Amino acid sequence: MDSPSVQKTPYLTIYLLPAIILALLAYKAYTIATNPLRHIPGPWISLCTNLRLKYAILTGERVRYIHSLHSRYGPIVRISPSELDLCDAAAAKTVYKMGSRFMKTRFYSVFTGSKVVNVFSSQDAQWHGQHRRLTSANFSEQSVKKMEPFIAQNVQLAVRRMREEVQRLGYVDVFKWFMFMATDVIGEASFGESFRMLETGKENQYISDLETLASKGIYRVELEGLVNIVAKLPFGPVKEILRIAARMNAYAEDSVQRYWRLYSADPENVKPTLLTKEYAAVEDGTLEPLQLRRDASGYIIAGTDTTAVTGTYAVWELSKLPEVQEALCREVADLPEGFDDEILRTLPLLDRVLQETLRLHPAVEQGLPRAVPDGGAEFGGYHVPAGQVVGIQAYSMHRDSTVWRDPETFDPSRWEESTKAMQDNFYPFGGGSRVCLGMHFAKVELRHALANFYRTFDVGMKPAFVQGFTEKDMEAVSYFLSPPRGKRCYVMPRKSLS
Ligand code: HEM
Repeated sequence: MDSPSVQKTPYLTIYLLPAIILALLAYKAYTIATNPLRHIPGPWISLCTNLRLKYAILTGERVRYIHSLHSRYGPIVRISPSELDLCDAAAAKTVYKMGSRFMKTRFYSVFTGSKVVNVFSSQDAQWHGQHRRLTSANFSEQSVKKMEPFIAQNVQLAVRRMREEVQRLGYVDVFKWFMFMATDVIGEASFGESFRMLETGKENQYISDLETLASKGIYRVELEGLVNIVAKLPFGPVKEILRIAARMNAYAEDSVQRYWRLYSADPENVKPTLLTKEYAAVEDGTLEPLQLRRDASGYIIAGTDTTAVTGTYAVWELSKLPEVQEALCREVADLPEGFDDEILRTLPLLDRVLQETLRLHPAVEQGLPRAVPDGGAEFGGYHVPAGQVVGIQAYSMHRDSTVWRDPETFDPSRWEESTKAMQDNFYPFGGGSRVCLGMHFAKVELRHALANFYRTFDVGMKPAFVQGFTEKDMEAVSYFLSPPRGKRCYVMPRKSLS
């Protein structure tokens, strides 16, 4: 005769397990049938699960996947059971306008991986408003003007190093040198001292640590549960990340202390930085020193790859358009010695090249996620309840063929007549109260970079398909930021240099 415990197992497998599975299926069917986004166009899978979207995100294909959904379903598309992507100027205005009630989501704090919020990650409108007032004074045109001399010096050093590389190898990796340039500039602008990567030609420990941390951001967001479990283990990758974070804090602390001594000794004549006003706020006790360090690290993350990626794609696109490149070389050749940004910003072709690069290759291609506020919102006749997430990806807005003729073509001449529709569909720097703080700073740096580059390489550049480098290396991958897949960009002079 069977013992009672032996009888229990078939009972479990025959009745209980199927009952649990049925209950789970019924619950899933119920959530699908009552999902408030069920009437919105989108693939059926996006109603059942976010796994398809997650897969696209983890493989760097998020923006291209969503763009394909827009082509199929139209401007308003459901991308997961609780998230929409919108490709529509009116919707973009509603979400990203000044005073918008659509707040940043938890994505930002998980992505940055710190419990201490900064101006980029804050989800609290009041805190953000106050802190942004303090920080934005450092980014005004007047403040950036004071930093222009060291921006120009770093740019000139970068271009000299590129010329040396061309003389040595016959080609140059512009992505590498623009990365070093942007990092040195932002180091000096944040800590009062360059990271000296242009001088040494190598990444320093702080930057390689920062890149390791930043590259994990999207995994923290998409695999949060798993990451939290692994973090509890006494060994493994998360422990290494904690060691990196401790090393970076110590570095930031040293750099801040160094600047502090100079600031305290002579506050009126100390070198201006993007944090000068914050040092004053720490001095008078209205800001925690930790907050200042977090902002400094935030600027380095926000201001390095973004600027380098934009400069790289400008050179890459021009390397395939000899006539436009020649015209730009002529435009910058006539600049007076010691030119500054006041002159650079009057150069029409330089401006159009920059605009067109920001259109076709925005450094942040993906949607900037925001939570729908209390009371919900209407988009294209659909009601979207509070708490759902919406985003508008620059990649798709910048390729809308009803606004941009021949949108996949790099064509600076389209900016000769900039229409209202073009302005309304242009979001390379986000918008409203969360618009990029460093927009003006980045443009000054990029104008100097391109002017110096084409004054030095005045014979023009062409792609250099060497060392296995191909067009594929230049396809963007999107992990919030969108650098070229190969993390390299080789170009070479069209003729020998004079
Ligand atoms: C071409 C270069 C750049 C591009 C394309 C770019 C793009 C962006 C975008 C799209 C956002 C909005 C993010 C969001 O709403 O989720 C943003 C925000 C921000 N950017 Fe930039 N950025 C660039 C350069 C810089 C530089 C050089 C700095 C600092 C020196 C900087 C600092 C910031 C900060 C602090 C924010 C957060 C602002 C806030 O939430 O109030 N950026 N940037």
